[in-house]
Amino acid sequence: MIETQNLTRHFTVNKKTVEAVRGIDLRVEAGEMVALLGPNGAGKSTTLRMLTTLLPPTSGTARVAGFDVTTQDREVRRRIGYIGQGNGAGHSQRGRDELITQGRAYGLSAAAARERAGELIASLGLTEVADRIVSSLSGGQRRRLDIAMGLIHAPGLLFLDEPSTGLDPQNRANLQEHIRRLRAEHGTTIVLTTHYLDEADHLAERVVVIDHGRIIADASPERLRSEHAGDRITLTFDHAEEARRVAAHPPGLIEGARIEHDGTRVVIEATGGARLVPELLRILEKENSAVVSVEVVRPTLDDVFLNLTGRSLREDGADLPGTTGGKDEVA
Ligand SMILES: Nc1ncnc2c1ncn2[C@@H]1O[C@H](COP(=O)(O)OP(=O)(O)OP(=O)(O)O)[C@@H](O)[C@H]1O
Repeated sequence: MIETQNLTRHFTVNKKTVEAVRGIDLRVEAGEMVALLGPNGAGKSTTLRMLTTLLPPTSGTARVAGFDVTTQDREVRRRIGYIGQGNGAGHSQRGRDELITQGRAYGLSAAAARERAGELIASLGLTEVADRIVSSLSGGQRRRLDIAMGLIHAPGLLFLDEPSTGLDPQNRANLQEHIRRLRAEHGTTIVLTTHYLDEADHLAERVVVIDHGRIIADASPERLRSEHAGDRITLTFDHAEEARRVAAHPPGLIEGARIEHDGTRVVIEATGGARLVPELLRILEKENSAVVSVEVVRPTLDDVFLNLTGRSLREDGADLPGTTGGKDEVA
């Protein structure tokens, strides 16, 4: 569905070259749901804009839906949907009419366009405002209308640039549900950019981590976690002496793991560590080291990013799961 080779884009700003995208090789098969994850300025939007023909590459090639983005841009555009970061909807029409017009422009019958517009309005929480003039909508409402515009013709390949930014948690959940349904019902191939860790984790089956214009990892969230970050196992003992002994002479099973000891607790960080816990407890029991409690924390994609780059995605302004208040729409 998508195949890029050494895709590169430079910008010149004040006579200096900004290497926004530095040789991306990406292959996306039909039906995949892929998230491009990276901090602000990593090159995600620039990549998406090249794939959607909005920006010519400086060098390298990209084929999208079977056509070259540079020489066959019209063919590409006919086959894709794109929801960018800006507002696409016109301002002097009513939201519902905008949607219907857009649907008709993509070849839907009037009845089908009306029905589809109604469906999207309901599922994106726009029922109460759909018949108002677009310019009177709040930023978040307009964002949801933009998303509906991009979805109206149920394209086979859909690109979404930071789709959740500006949405409150409820509408973000609705949007994610909508994206999942599109995929389940129509087999839509979906490529989205995000800097929300939870979005990449819960929505995408494949996460392409981008940093400084390059792909630095590309796998399922589960595999990224197991390859690039360890599970954190905290064992609590009755006595500090036991914890010290276990930390000093850990069972062979956890050899190579990072082990720290603090009071009555031993913290072990090990790849695939959760699976070791039952055997670990059996060994410790045999050694008469009584474990009082066990806690296992799976790594997040932020831990993965941290291990890959030495930096946290959160430092770059990404939101923590559940702490999305800062960017949400104010009703
Ligand atoms: N039109 C442009 N002119 C000059 N520089 C640009 C332009 N567009 C992007 N850049 C620069 O290219 C780099 C990559 O930007 P891009 O928008 O692709 O990042 P991003 O990963 O999408 O970030 P964000 O999450 O903030 O949208 C940044 O340094 C940005 O400042």
